[in-house]
Amino acid sequence: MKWSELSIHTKNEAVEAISNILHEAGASGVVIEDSAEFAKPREDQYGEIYALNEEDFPKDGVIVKAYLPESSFLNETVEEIKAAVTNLTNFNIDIGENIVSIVEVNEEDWATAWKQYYHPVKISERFTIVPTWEDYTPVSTDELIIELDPGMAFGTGTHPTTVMCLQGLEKVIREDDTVIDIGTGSGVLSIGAALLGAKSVHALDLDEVAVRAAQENIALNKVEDQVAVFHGNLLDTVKEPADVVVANILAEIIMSFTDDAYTIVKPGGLYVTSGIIAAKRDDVKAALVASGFIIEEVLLMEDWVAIIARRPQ
Ligand SMILES: C[S@@+](CC[C@H](N)C(=O)[O-])C[C@H]1O[C@@H](n2cnc3c(N)ncnc32)[C@H](O)[C@@H]1O
Repeated sequence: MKWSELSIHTKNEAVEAISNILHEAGASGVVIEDSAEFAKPREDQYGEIYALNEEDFPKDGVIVKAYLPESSFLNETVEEIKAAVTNLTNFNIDIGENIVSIVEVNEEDWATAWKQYYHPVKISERFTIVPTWEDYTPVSTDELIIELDPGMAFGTGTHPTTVMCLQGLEKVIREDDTVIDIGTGSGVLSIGAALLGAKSVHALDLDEVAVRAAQENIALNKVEDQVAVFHGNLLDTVKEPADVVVANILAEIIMSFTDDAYTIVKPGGLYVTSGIIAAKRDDVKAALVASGFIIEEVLLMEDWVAIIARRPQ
């Protein structure tokens, strides 16, 4: 199927109103490319982290893109959209120069083009992350495969903090351990823990979309007998302490609940934590120690840190 990509170069103030106009005109998806996004410092942002390409962003203002199927009355629809956008000035919305352009794109090009960048990637001694659409044959019998659909939530599982948590789990999990995964996202760490032999994993996330994505990925990896996913804030859904607790969230969040984290790690058990920007390493270490943990190991990858801490017996 052919689609038309309609781009409107405008001002920030007009983005919401223009997006509404495009949705009402039948657009299937709206993409916002904001010049401010490229200029923004990214070191403290966490969640989905990826390289940005300068060419994808306007030098100034915002480009709002919409996709319209070729079968629609394209010319009429575009004229209606232009009129509605111009009309926004009557509501004192600054639409800037309001340049509109249209190009034809193949569905394949915009719906799946990103998939070409994701391939199986070996991220630790034993783990390989494999996108669901790729065929992959394990190289050794020891290799553990995590199948993920990066389209569903939180990227490819290859962010440095995720990689370090998986490496940490690989070091600390023993057969039949119980595990808690705080901020499970796509479920990648819970799947990893289950593949390493954990008896049961309590995965949780504040975000309902993440909970659904984690459930889908957990089923895809056939570990639903070991992993249960809960919707909740930090430890609200946790009733029992575990042998291993993993939390890949921001440093500030980790520091906000080190006392509670201590209570849900069994004596002698381990806390693997990341999402910590290198500059905050000492603050997080100090907070963990103040709550009673002993720091066993600090891992560093790019600008990120993971800490493995033990609750004494
Ligand atoms: C960046 S992701 C990490 C995902 C995955 N564990 C990984 O290692 O790739 C952090 C996750 O923590 C979740 N999160 C943030 N604050 C939370 C909170 N207060 N309680 C539970 N989950 C939270 C976010 O929704 C997000 O899914």
